[in-house]
Amino acid sequence: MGACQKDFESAVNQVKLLKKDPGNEVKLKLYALYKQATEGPCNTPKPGLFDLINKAKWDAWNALGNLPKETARQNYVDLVSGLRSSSDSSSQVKSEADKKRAGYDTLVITSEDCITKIMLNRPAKKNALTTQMYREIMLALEAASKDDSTITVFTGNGDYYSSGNDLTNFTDIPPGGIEEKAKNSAILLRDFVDCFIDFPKPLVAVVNGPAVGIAVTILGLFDLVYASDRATFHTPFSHLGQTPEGCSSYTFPKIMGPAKAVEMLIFGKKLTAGEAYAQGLVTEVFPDSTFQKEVWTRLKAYSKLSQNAMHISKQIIRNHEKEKLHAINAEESRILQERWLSDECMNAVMDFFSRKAKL
Ligand SMILES: CCCCC/C=C/C(=O)SCCNC(=O)CCNC(=O)[C@H](O)C(C)(C)COP(=O)(O)OP(=O)(O)OC[C@H]1O[C@@H](n2cnc3c(N)ncnc32)[C@H](O)[C@@H]1OP(=O)(O)O
Repeated sequence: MGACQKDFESAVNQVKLLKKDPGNEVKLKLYALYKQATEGPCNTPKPGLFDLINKAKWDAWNALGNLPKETARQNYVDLVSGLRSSSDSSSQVKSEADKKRAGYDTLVITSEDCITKIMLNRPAKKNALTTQMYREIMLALEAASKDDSTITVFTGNGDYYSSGNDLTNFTDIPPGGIEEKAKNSAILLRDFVDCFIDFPKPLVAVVNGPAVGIAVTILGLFDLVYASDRATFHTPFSHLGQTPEGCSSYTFPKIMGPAKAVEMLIFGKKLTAGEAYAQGLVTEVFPDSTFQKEVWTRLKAYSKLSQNAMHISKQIIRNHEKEKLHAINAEESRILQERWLSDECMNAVMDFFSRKAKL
């Protein structure tokens, strides 16, 4: 039997009470079904190419074609019911996670054996970094700098380490328009990278899989980079109409020499883990089959070394460059703010989403 109007209205109200954001894809489905159920087939004009959000909504609604209102209503009710049960079970999982570290939606943070582990936790999106995630990472670094761990480790959940900046960050345009968006993003980027420059304890990247964009550049500010032989390192900035960040315009030429840095940062050459090791970006590469075991055994041994000696040594090694790194970070962020407003950059982001739409 089809869903009655009462069931439908109740489902509409339940959506507002969901504990967990169901994600953009589901929200688009809900939007489309709601419009179909209440107004029938889409017959409004298609929004312009640059009006990304309204265009995505229109596409989702239009894709429902002539689906009858009653079926749309029923599908909406079924979708909400599925969301409610998964949200109930995920809150049980969450209470487990709460035992670890509460307050983070996009990261899993654990402290064990004097090691604080910050795990990027959006595996379905290849751990792409949303605005919320940048902010949570900054909070996590602040907390880790003060906790009683000796070493802080970054890693990714799933098959990727991280696919870099989440390109949907560019589609959420505030009332002040794209200029305001670019300005806010540049401030966020600068603050984010500053946290890595200033981080006082040994910082280790456990690169479990491919890394892209800012997830690669920032590695130049880490103290150890351990990589699985499945990992790759890719900075496709010119493909995206963008320019280097994370202080890589300085750290990469210093680490690997200008010629190799140019291949990566200007021409977007993707490195294997072995190549990244040969060029000094990676400390050591491990076979994927034994990666976790070998790396964590090593880190546990390191974490027992004298805490103060390690922290003071890091200061001696890093402090004399801090001022320079902050200035470079400010300059890279300023240049990117301009780049984000360029047609080249906007077209590249739209290309990414239109490629997706064809899949
Ligand atoms: C505010 C500070 C800004 C700092 C500036 C930072 C700059 C950068 O980091 S530049 C680099 C940006 N990253 C990219 O350009 C990568 C884009 N993604 C890809 O090219 C591919 O997704 C891939 C190569 C990383 C993986 O390809 P594949 O194995 O084919 O998997 P899918 O493409 O199907 O990905 C699964 C799922 O995840 C979504 N996704 C992955 N990466 C991103 C991303 N960076 N931004 C947004 N979404 C991403 C992808 O769209 C898929 O989503 P669904 O289709 O909804 O499943």
